[in-house]
Amino acid sequence: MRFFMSHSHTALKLSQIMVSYGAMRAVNGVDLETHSGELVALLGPSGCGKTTLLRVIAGFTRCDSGTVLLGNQDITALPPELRRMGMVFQNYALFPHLSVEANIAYGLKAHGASRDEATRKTREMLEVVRMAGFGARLPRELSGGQQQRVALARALAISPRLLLLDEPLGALDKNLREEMQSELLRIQRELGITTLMVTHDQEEAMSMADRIAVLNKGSIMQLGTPSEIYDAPQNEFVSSFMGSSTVLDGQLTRLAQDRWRMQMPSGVHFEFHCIGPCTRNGPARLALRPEQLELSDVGEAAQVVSARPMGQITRLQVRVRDGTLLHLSAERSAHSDHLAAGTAVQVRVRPQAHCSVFVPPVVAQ
Ligand SMILES: Nc1ncnc2c1ncn2[C@@H]1O[C@H](COP(=O)(O)OP(=O)(O)OP(=O)(O)O)[C@@H](O)[C@H]1O
Repeated sequence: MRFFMSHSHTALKLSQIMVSYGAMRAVNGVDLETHSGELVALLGPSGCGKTTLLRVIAGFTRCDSGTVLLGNQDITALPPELRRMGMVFQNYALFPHLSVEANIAYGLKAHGASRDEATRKTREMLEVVRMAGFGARLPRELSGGQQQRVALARALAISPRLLLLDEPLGALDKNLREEMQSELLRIQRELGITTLMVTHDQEEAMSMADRIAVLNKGSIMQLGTPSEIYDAPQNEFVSSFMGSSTVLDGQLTRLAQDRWRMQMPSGVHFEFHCIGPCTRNGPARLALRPEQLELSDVGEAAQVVSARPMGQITRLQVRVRDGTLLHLSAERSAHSDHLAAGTAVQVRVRPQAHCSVFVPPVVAQ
C-alpha cells in the first residue's frame, strides 16, 4: 500500500562525500543539506562532478567516504532499488516498445503494486503531467516534451522520497524548454517533493531553483538562493560563472565607509560600492557586470567598439584608454542604438551598483 502514501517531504543531507575514479577526484568532500520540499539545482561546468553526485544520491555510484542521510535514515550503503527515488534523465530513457501507460506502470509493478493499483496510479500520474488520453501511444508517437512528461510521470508514480533530475530538459529546444521549466516547477510545487536537478544552464537554475549549489572541480563553491549567488558571489569562480563580468586587476583604496576606488596600473580607475564586508586597501580584482556600468558625462574616457540593440537593452562594448574592453548593457534609446564604432564616450560604475571585489590570498613568505 505504500504507493498510496502522499509524497513524503524528506530532506537530504550529504556529509563529506568523496568519489575518485583512479587518481581523478570527481567529488571532493561535498556537504549539502536540503530543506524538505525545496528544489536545489546542481550547477557547474562540464566535468565538475554533478552527475557523479546525483548517482551517489541515487545509489548507482558508491562513494569512497562520506554519508548520505535521507530523513533520519543513513542510506549510504543501501542499494538503489531500496532508496525509492525518482529519476529523470536528459534522454528520456522510456522503453520504446511499451505504451505510455505500460512505461509508467513498469516501476510500480516492479515495486510490488497490483495491476489495479498500477492502473489507478498510472492514470493519476498522467493527469498530473497533463497527458491524460495519451496512455496507449508509443514513445515514438510523442514529441520530446511529451516524452519528458511521461518520464516524469514514471519517476513520480512510485511516490519517491526524492526526485533526481539530470539535465531533464537538455534535449529540448528553447521554447519547449521554457514551457517545460514552468511545468516541472508546477508539478514539483504541487507534490511538494524535495528535488535535486543537475543543469549546466545558469538561466534554468536561476529561474527554477529555490537554492543553487555551484560546483567546480568536485567541490561546492557556493550554496545560496539565486539572488545570493548572482548578487553576492563569494568567489571569483561563481562571479564569472553566473552571468558575465569583466575582471579588472588593480589597487584598491577606501574612499569612504562603503565607497572604494580601483585603480589599474595604467591609471584607469573606477569608484564603486562594494558588496558585503569589503575589504582592505591593496591589490585586488574587481568584477564588473554589464548592468553595473553606464555611459555618463563623468567617468573614464572610452571608445565604442560595438553597439547591438537586443530587445529591451543595447549591448555595448567600449575600450578604455589602456585597451581594456568593458561590456555594458544600456537601456534602449535612440542614442544608444546609434552609437557608431569609434564614438568617444565616458563610462563609470552606476552610482547605485554594488560590485564584487576579490582579494588574492596572502601568500606566506
Ligand atoms: N565511470 C567513470 N570512470 C572514470 N571517470 C569518470 C566516470 N564517470 C565520470 N568520470 C569523470 O569524473 C568527472 C566528473 O564527471 P561527471 O559526469 O560527474 O561530471 P558532470 O559535471 O556531470 O559533467 P557533464 O555536465 O559534462 O555531464 C569527469 O572528469 C569525468 O570524466
